[in-house]
Amino acid sequence: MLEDLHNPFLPLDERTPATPLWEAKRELAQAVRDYTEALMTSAATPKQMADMSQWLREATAQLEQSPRIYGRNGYTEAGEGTFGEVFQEVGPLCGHSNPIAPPLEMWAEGDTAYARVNMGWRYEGPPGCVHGGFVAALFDEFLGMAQFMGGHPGMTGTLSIKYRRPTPLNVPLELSAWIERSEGRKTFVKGKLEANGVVTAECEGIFIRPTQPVTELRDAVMKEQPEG
Ligand SMILES: CCCCCCCCCCCC(=O)SCCNC(=O)CCNC(=O)[C@H](O)C(C)(C)COP(=O)(O)OP(=O)(O)OC[C@H]1O[C@@H](n2cnc3c(N)ncnc32)[C@H](O)[C@@H]1OP(=O)(O)O
Repeated sequence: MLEDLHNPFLPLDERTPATPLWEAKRELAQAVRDYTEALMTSAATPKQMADMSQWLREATAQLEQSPRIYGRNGYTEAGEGTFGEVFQEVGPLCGHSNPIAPPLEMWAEGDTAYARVNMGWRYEGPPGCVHGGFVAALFDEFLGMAQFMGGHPGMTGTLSIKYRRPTPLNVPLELSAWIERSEGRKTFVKGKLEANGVVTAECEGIFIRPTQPVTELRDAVMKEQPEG
């Protein structure tokens, strides 16, 4: 089952890009991350900002004129990797090639999954601290991976978070998670988030294995939408 997801718990130095497209995109995504982080703290003059906006719009126009591929299924159909290989690139929290991903790095030792991440200024909620919604998002992605160790992965059904302490920005954050139990199509996972050795949040997740293949989820969802 982990193989289906290109094993998100491979040692970090073995998670190489599946194709040259991802190798290049990782580089570009990191440049965009660095750019947005610099933007959050920049006090450049209005003229400098206006010039950069113009330059950025031109760069965007270049990308928009390139051949396009949409969504996870689109990338696999275009031969840019398996479902799992694509996931490790586009995931909104762990995707190396997705600039909105911090990114979250995950691995496993024995029955426990681990992750580390550093959340910069663009994730600020309370002053100097990580926005609670992003704490929840980290747990969703990470517990969503940890459940794969149980062999019956599914969609997030319920995610319950206890925010125990504010989670600081710009420090290494450490996450761990383990499977509590499985019942039928449900996998119960628990996890915690620590900063400087202090638990700042705990999470319990219930993941439910859907009855249809995950690659067909989009079609199934679109059929459920009202027309118009
Ligand atoms: C391979 C995938 C890889 C997935 C790829 C991995 C990536 C994961 C990382 C990101 C995770 C996400 O963001 S996932 C995105 C956020 N989540 C979603 O969009 C899910 C939206 N919800 C759904 O699609 C659906 O409600 C499901 C699939 C969760 C459940 O629907 P269902 O399959 O029809 O469920 P149903 O037959 O009614 O119930 C089955 C059993 O689960 C229980 N149950 C039902 N809903 C819930 C619930 N929300 N919370 C708790 N328990 C629930 C029922 O009581 C029942 O227990 P019993 O009577 O049997 O005891």
